[in-house]
Amino acid sequence: MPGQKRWSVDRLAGFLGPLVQKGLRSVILFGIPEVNRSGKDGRGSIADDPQGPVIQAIKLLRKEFPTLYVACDVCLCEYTDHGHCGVLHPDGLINNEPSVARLAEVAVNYARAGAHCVAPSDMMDGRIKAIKLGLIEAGLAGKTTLMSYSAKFASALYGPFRDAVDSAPSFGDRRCYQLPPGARGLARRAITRDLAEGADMIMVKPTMPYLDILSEARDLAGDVPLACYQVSGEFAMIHAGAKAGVYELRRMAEESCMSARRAGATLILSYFTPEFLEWLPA
Ligand SMILES: NCc1[nH]cc(CCC(=O)O)c1CC(=O)O
Ligand SMILES: [Zn+2]
Ligand SMILES: [Zn+2]
Repeated sequence: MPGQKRWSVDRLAGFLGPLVQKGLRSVILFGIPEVNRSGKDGRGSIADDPQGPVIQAIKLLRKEFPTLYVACDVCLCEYTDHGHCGVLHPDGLINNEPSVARLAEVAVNYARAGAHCVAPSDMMDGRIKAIKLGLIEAGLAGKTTLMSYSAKFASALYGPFRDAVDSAPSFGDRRCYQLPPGARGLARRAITRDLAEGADMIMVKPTMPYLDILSEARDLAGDVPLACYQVSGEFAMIHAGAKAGVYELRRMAEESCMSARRAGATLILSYFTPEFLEWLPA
């Protein structure tokens, strides 16, 4: 991940300050707990630790940068000892009910700490409804955006991210809960379901190999904003191609994001954001 770093909470403002000066308006947080696997457990208890990196970072950013929109990825895989995105049955299969309950708890705690947006990336069935109800009960549904990673595919392109956050599953893989790359119908159903469950924004992930899905999502979503995530492997690939002399980095980065806009994305999550703040006229 060329140029990418993990930031501790005490250095976050120093990193983001210059970017906010250049026009950065929103961020999404991913937590990496400061413990080895022994601090992790079966239900990801440390995901919403009040002293943990996510809750601490939300509070700091809200205070330091009053105009910055703060979104949080919501998942358990960075915090569970088994590295899966939900709570498991003894035989290793996902146990949906406690998974969804736990994810909702985490999302509500991020919202309570001040997150403007909570974005579940786990892909458990029914979590959008559970989070929405949790936000309503906490009196936060009116001020917290619920952005669903709706069409998230079991892609080969997440490798650099999993290395960076140490969240690779200790056994098995994520194909039981992420969508098979060929599953157009399942993607449509997941998007329709998440909209019905109360998603305020939906997402397609990864981006470049899934522009057809993005375009279909545009139609399914109607007036709901549509995000896409240019993931770690896409970023690494674009950099590798530039390094190999295939194209100029800036042109390819711009072309990749332009194509996502053309396909219908309202919003793009990209590791190129600091570069774009340099490249694009204010
Ligand atoms: N559920 C965790 C999560 N949230 C975002 C990414 C991928 C991000 C990237 O590759 O940039 C992943 C990894 C995964 O599903 O294995
Ligand atoms: Zn996960
Ligand atoms: Zn399964």
